[in-house]
Amino acid sequence: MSENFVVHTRPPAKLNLFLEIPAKRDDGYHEIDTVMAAIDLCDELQVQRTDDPTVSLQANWLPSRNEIARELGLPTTESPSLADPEDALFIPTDERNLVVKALQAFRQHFGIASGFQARLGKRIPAGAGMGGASSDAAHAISCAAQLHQVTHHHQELHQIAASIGSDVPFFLPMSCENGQQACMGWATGRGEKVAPLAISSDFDPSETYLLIAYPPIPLSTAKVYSALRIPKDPVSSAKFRQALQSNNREQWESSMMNRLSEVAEEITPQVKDLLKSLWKSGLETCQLTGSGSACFGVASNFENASRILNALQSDLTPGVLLRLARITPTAAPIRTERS
Ligand SMILES: C[C@@](CO)(OP(=O)(O)O)[C@H](O)COP(=O)(O)OP(=O)(O)OC[C@H]1O[C@@H](n2ccc(N)nc2=O)[C@H](O)[C@@H]1O
Ligand SMILES: Nc1ncnc2c1ncn2[C@@H]1O[C@H](COP(=O)(O)OP(=O)(O)O)[C@@H](O)[C@H]1O
Repeated sequence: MSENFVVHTRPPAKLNLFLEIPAKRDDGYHEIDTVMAAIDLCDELQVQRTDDPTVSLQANWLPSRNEIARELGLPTTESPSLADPEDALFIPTDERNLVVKALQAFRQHFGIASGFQARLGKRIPAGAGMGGASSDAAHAISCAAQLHQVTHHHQELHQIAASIGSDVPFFLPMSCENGQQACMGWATGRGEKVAPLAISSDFDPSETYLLIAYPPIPLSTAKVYSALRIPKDPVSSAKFRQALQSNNREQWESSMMNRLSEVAEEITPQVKDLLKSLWKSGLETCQLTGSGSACFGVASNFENASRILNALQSDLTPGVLLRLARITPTAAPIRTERS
């Protein structure tokens, strides 16, 4: 595809509905057993080819940095610069950004001389355990594959994704047996071995409402893992997956867990307080996602979810970002336009 095309996509966030850490590996990573669901809280990503053999990125918060800062109770600024590491809403635009890393890895892998120009609109909080950077990276790889017509090189694209981060492959396209795009995946290994989760045909993922709460305390994944004590008797995700597959809502909700929660709550007591507020609000099941600091709860239906959202908004905002979300496919469609 020529330089005249620009591709657009909307990388979704993820929530870990189940997360167990059965072992620490010799390479410094941990073996994980997790079920993740993609949700319709999405970033916006645009990628195009350039003759200039470099990768450049522009990034901003949506609807704006100051609007997010106001919700989070952070100072607003007259001339926001997201490239300032001192800014609480800092987004790197150099090779620390996984979009840049992924596009560079793609060029290197396929021996491509031309470059890429990318624009990123962020809605997914960073350092939240919601996989925003990983999803952006996976979608950047899919956009590059579309522009260079190598979307059928599944294994190679997976390999590039896994080299960027353990959570990245989850956000590449993956089909269930019925041919539909998967919304949930079972990830093992260090997280890079992903299988689409076949769920009961009675289970309508879009009817599950999830309320997300993010306190502005980014938590480092490495720091949380390093403070973890490996459980003596790890819990398998089998019962949880089985409950999803048979659409036994009571059972899957009661089998949800996150092994990293205790450590994250020790590192940041605000997470513990936030989880208490979520449980008190009437949500059915509440827990941390990934290594935090975002937490979420499951609501029984849209009316309950909206009522609880309103009540939490008046109790916790400003100070906590609250969003209502539904489950969506792990890989967003890619739209191509002439530039
Ligand atoms: C905890 C989880 C759960 O989904 O999500 P997040 O909280 O990051 O969203 C993941 O395991 C995070 O995956 P990801 O964020 O891609 O981590 P990576 O970049 O691969 O690794 C960052 C660091 O985390 C630690 N790490 C990561 C994955 C893993 N299975 N074991 C680890 O010990 C390592 O110290 C590693 O250097
Ligand atoms: N595309 C990106 N969007 C946001 N943050 C990014 C991105 N690429 C790299 N980062 C950096 O990675 C850190 C973790 O981001 P993220 O993946 O969103 O969190 P988590 O691993 O908790 O899900 C951020 O604090 C930020 O400095």
